[in-house]
Amino acid sequence: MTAQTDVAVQMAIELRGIDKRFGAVHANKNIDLKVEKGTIHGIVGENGAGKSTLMSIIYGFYEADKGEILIDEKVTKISDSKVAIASGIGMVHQHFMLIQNFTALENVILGAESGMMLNVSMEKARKELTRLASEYGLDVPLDVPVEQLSVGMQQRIEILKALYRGARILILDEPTGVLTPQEAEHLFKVLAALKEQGNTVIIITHKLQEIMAVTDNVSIMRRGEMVGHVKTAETNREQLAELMVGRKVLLRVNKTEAKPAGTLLKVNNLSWTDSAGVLRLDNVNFNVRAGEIVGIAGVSGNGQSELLELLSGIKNIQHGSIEVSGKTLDENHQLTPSEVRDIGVAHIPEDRHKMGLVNSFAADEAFILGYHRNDVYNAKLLMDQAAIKNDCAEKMEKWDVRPQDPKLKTANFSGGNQQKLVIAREMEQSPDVLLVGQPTRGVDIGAIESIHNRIIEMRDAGKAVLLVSVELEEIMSLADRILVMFDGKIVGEVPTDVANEQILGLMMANIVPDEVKALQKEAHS
Ligand SMILES: Nc1ncnc2c1ncn2[C@@H]1O[C@H](COP(=O)(O)OP(=O)(O)OP(=O)(O)O)[C@@H](O)[C@H]1O
Repeated sequence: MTAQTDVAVQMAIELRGIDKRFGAVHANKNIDLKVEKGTIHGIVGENGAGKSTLMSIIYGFYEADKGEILIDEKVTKISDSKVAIASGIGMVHQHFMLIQNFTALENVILGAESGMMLNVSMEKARKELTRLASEYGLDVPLDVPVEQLSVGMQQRIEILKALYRGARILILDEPTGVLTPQEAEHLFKVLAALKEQGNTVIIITHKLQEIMAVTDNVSIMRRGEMVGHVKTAETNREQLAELMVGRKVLLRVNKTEAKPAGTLLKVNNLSWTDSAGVLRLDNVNFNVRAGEIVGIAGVSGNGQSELLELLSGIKNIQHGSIEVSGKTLDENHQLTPSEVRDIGVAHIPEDRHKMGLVNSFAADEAFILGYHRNDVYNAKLLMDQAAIKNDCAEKMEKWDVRPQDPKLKTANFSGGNQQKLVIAREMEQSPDVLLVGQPTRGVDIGAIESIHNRIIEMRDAGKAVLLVSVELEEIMSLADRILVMFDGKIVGEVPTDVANEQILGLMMANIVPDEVKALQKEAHS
C-alpha cells in the first residue's frame, strides 16, 4: 500500500480529521482524505462503514462534529447543500431525488430559477442541457415525465442537474446498483468524459470490478475509520476485499452439485396484463424442485418483478396457475400475501424500500413484518415486546446487522444493513419455497459471501429457491438452472455449464445463440 502522495498535485477535496456521531453510533472517526483534481476516486467499505455519512458531510447534508473540509485547497465551511453546490460539488444519491411527474427539463430547473424568468430560463436551460448532453454522452428526452424513463435515464438527469448547477466535483453513491450492465457501461464512459474535461469524480461502490475498471485511486473505510489509500494500478480485488472486511474474503461461491427432488413450485401458462393494458407476463411456464436454485436472468423490467409479485400473492392471478405446497392457485383461487406466507413461501422483495420495510419502524418492528401473528411474538392479547426485541437482537447478531440495536429506526440503518434485515427476516422463517429478488443489491462483499452461503444452505436443506437477479455473476455462481426472461416471456433455459456473460447477454436481448438453440432442439427431440 502506498501513502497518499504529497507532491504538488492539486486537490479537489481534502478532509482533515472529520468526525461524526449519531447518538451512540460513531459513524466517522477522525477521517483524513485527499482527492486529486481530475481523477476518479473510489471509496469502498462494508455496509455501515460510514461512506454515505462522509459524502453527506461533504455535500452539506450533515455537519461534522469536528474537522475541516478544503475545496480546491481552501478551507470551506459547508453548512448546507446550497454552499456545497455553490462550491462546485454535485451529488447523485442512491435513491434519486427527482419529481416523478415532472419532465427532465422541469426537474433540472426546479429550485434553480423561478417566477417571471421561468420561460426564459426554460429555453436557456434547454440549450445548456443539450450542450452538456452531447459533451458527456448524457442524452435524455427533456420533455417526457421522468416516471416514464428508465432508471439509467433518470440517473443521467441527476448528473445533468448537477452539471447544470456548475458541479466540477461529482459524488456518486452506489451508481450502478440499479443499472443494467449496458447502462453501467455507458455511465463509465460518461465518468471518463467528465474526467477528461478536468472534473473530479468520487464514486462509492461495492463492486470491486468497477473500482478496478474506472478509478485512479481508492480509499478504504472500515467501521467508521479510514484504513487505507491505494492507487488502483497497484492493488487488486482480493487486497481491497481484505482491507475492507479485515479478513480474507472468498470472491467465488463454493457449492456442490444440486440434488433436486420433487417439484415444490410450478408455474403454468401464467400471463398478466397491467392496468394500462400492457402484457407484462406472457405465458410463463417453469418449475422449481426441492433442493435446487433456479435463476431468472434478464434486464430489469422484463416481467421479473410481476412474476415475483404474482408468486407472493401481491398481484392477483389473471390467467394460468401456480402450484405450490400442494395447492393450485388460479384466477378463482387466490391467496393474500400473508396466506402465501402461511403455506411456506417467503419473499425477499427486489425493492426493500417499497416492499420490504417501513422506514419509520424500529428494526424489531420491521423484523416481524408479515410474521407478527407468530406465537413467539404474542402474549395473550398483547404483543410480547420483550420477546420481539430479544428475537431481533439474536437475529441481528447471527446476521451481523450493524449497529445491533433493535430499537434503531429502519431508515437510520445503512442501505446494506437494511437489506440484511429483510433477508434475515425471510430466511429465518425456514420456508419451503424462497422467492428472492436482487438479494445483494447495495450489499458489501463480506455480506454477499454470507447471503450466498445462506441461499445455498437453504437449497441443501431441500428448499426450492427462485432467484431473480440482474447481476449475471450472481446468477451464474448460484443457480443450478438458468432461465432468461425477455419481454414477459421465458426465452430459454441455459445449462449452467454452458452459461457465460455473452450467451446470457444475447438472450437477455432476445437473441438465442446457436449453441443454445441446438440444446433446446435436443431437449425437445
Ligand atoms: N441519521 C442517522 N441516525 C442514526 N444513525 C445513522 C444515521 N445515518 C447513518 N447512521 C449510522 O451511521 C453508520 C454509517 O452509515 P453509512 O450510511 O454512512 O454507511 P455506509 O458505509 O454508507 O453503508 P452502506 O454501504 O450500507 O450504504 C451506520 O451504523 C448507520 O446506521
